[in-house]
Amino acid sequence: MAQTPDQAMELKETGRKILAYGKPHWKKFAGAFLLFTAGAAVEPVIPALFKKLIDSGFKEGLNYPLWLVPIVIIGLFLVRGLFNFAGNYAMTDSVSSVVLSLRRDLMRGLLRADASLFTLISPGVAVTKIINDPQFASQTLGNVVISVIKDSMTLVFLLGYLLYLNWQLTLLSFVSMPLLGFLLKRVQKRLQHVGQAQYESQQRLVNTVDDNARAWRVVRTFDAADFELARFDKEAHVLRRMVLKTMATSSLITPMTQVVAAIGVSIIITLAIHQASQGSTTVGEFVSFITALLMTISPMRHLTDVYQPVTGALITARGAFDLINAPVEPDNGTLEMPISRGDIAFDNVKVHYEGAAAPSLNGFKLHIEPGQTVALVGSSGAGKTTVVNTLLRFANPSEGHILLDGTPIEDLKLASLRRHFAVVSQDIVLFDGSVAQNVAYASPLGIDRAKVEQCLRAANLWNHVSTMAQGMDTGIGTNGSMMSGGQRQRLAIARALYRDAAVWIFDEATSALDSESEAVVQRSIEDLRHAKTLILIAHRLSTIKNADVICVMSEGRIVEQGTHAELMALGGIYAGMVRIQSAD
Ligand SMILES: Nc1ncnc2c1ncn2[C@@H]1O[C@H](COP(=O)(O)OP(=O)(O)OP(=O)(O)O)[C@@H](O)[C@H]1O
Repeated sequence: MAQTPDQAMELKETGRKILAYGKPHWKKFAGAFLLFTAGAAVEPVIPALFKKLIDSGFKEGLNYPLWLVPIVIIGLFLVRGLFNFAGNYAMTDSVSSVVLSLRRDLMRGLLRADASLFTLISPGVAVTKIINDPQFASQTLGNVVISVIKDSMTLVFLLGYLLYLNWQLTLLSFVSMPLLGFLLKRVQKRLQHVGQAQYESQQRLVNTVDDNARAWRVVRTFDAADFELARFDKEAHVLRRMVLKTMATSSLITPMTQVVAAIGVSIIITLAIHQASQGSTTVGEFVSFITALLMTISPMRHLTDVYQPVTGALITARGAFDLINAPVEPDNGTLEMPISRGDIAFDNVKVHYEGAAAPSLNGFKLHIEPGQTVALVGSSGAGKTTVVNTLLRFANPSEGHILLDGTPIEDLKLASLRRHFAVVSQDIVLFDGSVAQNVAYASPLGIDRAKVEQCLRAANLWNHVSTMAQGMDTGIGTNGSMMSGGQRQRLAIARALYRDAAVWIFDEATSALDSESEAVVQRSIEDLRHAKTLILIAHRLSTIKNADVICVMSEGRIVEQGTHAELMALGGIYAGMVRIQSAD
C-alpha cells in the first residue's frame, strides 16, 4: 500500500491542527521549554568541569579544596534533575489540557454527526477515537516534544562548547549529515504507510471486540466462541505483523544513525589525537573535547528516533479528526417553535436512502390533525419507521415537504422540532444509570420523582421498580441489561410519557409485553388520546383498532386509509390482515 501525496499532505495538515490545539496553552509549553533549556544548559558544564579539574588537578596542583569536587558534581546533576522534573510537569499539564479539548471536540463531533456516520463506525471505534486516540497521540507528541527540546538544546550547547574548543574539528562533524538526511527521508516514507496499515488493522480488531461484547449471547447460543476467536486471531496477527513492520523500519534508524555518526566521529577523533600528539592541545582540552563529542551521540540518536512515534501519533490523530470533520447533521432551519399543536402534514414525500434499491417513501401523503390517533400498518419494509425518521429529520426527503403546524420542518431549528416528539422506537436503548435517571432522561428541570413514579405506573413498571433494592434509584446496568425485554420496553415507554411532548410516537412499543402489561399500557395510551397527537405503528392489529385513522402502507405509500370499521367494510388489505391475525 503506497503512501499517496494526499495522505502525506494530510499528515502535515493533522500536525497543524494539533498545533492549533496546543496554541491556547503556549505559555505552559514555553515554560516547559525554558525549564528543559535550563536543564540542557547544565550538560556542557559537565565536560567543562572535567577540563578544569583535570588540567588544574594534574598540571598545576590543587588550588581548591578537594571536598568541593563531589559537591559540585552532585550539585550539577541535582540542578539538571530539578529542571527536568519541573519541565516534565509543565509539559504533562499542557498535554493533558490538549487531550481534554480534543476529547470534548470529538464528543461534540459525535453528538452532531449526520445519521450516516453511524452506518460507518461501530460504537467500539467511536470509543477508541474519543477516549484512547487523543491520549495516545497527544502523549506521544508531548513526549517527542520533550525529547526534541531536551536533546536539541543539549546538542546546541554541546556543539557551542565544541566550536569554542576547536571549531575546525567541530565543523568537520557535519560532513556526514546529508547522507543521514537522505536515509532518514526514505525510512520516514515507509513508516507512514506501514503506520497507516497498522492503524486500519487496529480499527478492524476493535470492531471484532465490539461485536463480541454486544452480541455475546448470540455468539454463545451459536456456540461460536471458536469461530469468533479465529476471526479475532486472524486480525490480531495482521496487527502484530504491522507492529513488527513498523518497529523493524524504525529500528533501522538507530544503526543507520550510529554508523553515519561513527564515520564523522572516527575522522574527528583521529584528527584530535593527531593534534594532541603534536602538542597543540592540553590533555584536559583533549579529554573534554572527546567527552563532549561523545555526549552528542545520545541526543542525536534520540532526535532521529522521533520519526516513528511522530508518524504513529499523527496517523492516529488523523483518524480521530475524521470524527471532528464528519459531516454534521444539517441544521439550517432558523425558526423556533416553543409550542406545537401537533398538526402534521406529509405532502408527497419521497425518501430514498443512499445505497437502497428503491425509495423507502414514495409519494407519501397524510394529514394528522392535533389530538388525532393515527396508526400505520403494513408489511415489514413498507416504510413505517421511515415516516418517523423523516418526521424527526433523521432522514431527509428528496421530494415533497413535511409541515408541523403549517411550518415546513426544515425551516425549524432541529432542537426546536424534535422537542415536540416523544418516541418509543423498536430498538430500545437505555442508559447506564438508575431507573429514575432513565425515565427523566436529560430533563432540563432535573428529576421530578412524583412524575417519574406516575409514568412508571402508567407503563405498568412501578410494581417491579418498587421491589428493586433502591427503588427508582436502582442502577439498571449497561443498556438496561439487568432488566427483561418487556421491562426495558416499559421503561422506554415511561421515558416517553415523562417527556411533555405534543406528539407521541409508539413504534412497535408493546411488541415485547405480556397481555396484562399490554392492557395497562394500552389504557395509558388511551388516556393520552385527544390530549396529544399519537402515531402508533404496530403489527399486532388488535392494539390499534381504536385509532381515529388507520393507514395501510405498501412500498412507501398509503394504499388504504380509514377507521377500523371502514377498512373492514372495504374488505381490502387491512381486512385480510385482520382475518389472518384472528385466525392465529
Ligand atoms: N439507513 C438505511 N439505509 C438504507 N435503507 C434503509 C435504511 N433504513 C431503512 N431502509 C430501507 O427502507 C425500507 C423501509 O424501512 P422501514 O424501516 O421504514 O420499514 P418498516 O415498515 O418500518 O418495517 P418493519 O415493520 O420491519 O419495521 C426497507 O426496505 C429498508 O431496507
